[in-house]
Amino acid sequence: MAISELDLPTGVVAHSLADAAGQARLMADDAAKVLNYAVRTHGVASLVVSGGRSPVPFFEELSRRELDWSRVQISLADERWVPPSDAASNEGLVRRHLLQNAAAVAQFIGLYHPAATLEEAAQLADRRLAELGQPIDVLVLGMGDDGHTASLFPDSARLDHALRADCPDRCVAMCAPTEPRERLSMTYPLLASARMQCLAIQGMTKLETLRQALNADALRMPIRAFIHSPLEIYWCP
Ligand SMILES: O=C(O)[C@H](O)[C@@H](O)[C@H](O)[C@H](O)COP(=O)(O)O
Repeated sequence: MAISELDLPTGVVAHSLADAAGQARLMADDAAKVLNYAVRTHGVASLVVSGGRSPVPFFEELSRRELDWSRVQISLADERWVPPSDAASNEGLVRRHLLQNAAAVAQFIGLYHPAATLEEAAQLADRRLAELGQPIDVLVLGMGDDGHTASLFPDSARLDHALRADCPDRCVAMCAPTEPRERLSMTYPLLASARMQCLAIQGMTKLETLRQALNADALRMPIRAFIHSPLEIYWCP
């Protein structure tokens, strides 16, 4: 199956790349263009990225693009509720691979906050996100094989709240089915307001997950909530 065979909604654009390096290069080019335009027209730009394993080549490529990074705010679509020094931390991943080279001077707005409870940490993150330029200029989502995106997992408690178009929260506490279970996730209104919305996926398994998501309910496959214009999907084998 090829991504071009999927019956995607109008306004959803699919890019098929030869490999992860090609996917990273094209995404970095496209994201840098939008960030540069935002800086030149609004004086600031906001970039929200996802964690996991596959974004690293993209982070490395984007970190080398020349633009006024001192005007760019970078945040996370979701975070594991672990300190940045923890190997599972998305903040640690971004600090190692994206906040380097030209992008080293970008402003980072993390979701992780030490707190007595996950709920309290989510409230602190929600408050901190008031500083993030909105609408987000560039959003990059990933997707799990189960159709989760950010830390919006199928059938999870409060998923319906987080996916509400009028959800009053920017960030909520979520529980993942795999360790680290305690998560913080941006909610649908904040994520879906982005001017440029990207989904980066790799491999045939995720292509099949995407195909299934087209006919699924968002509560069963949360990525479905984001498959609408103006989504740009970047896929490689
Ligand atoms: O914190 C996380 O793990 C991510 O935000 C998560 O939503 C990720 O994007 C998907 O799980 C895909 O991860 P991979 O790209 O590593 O497959």
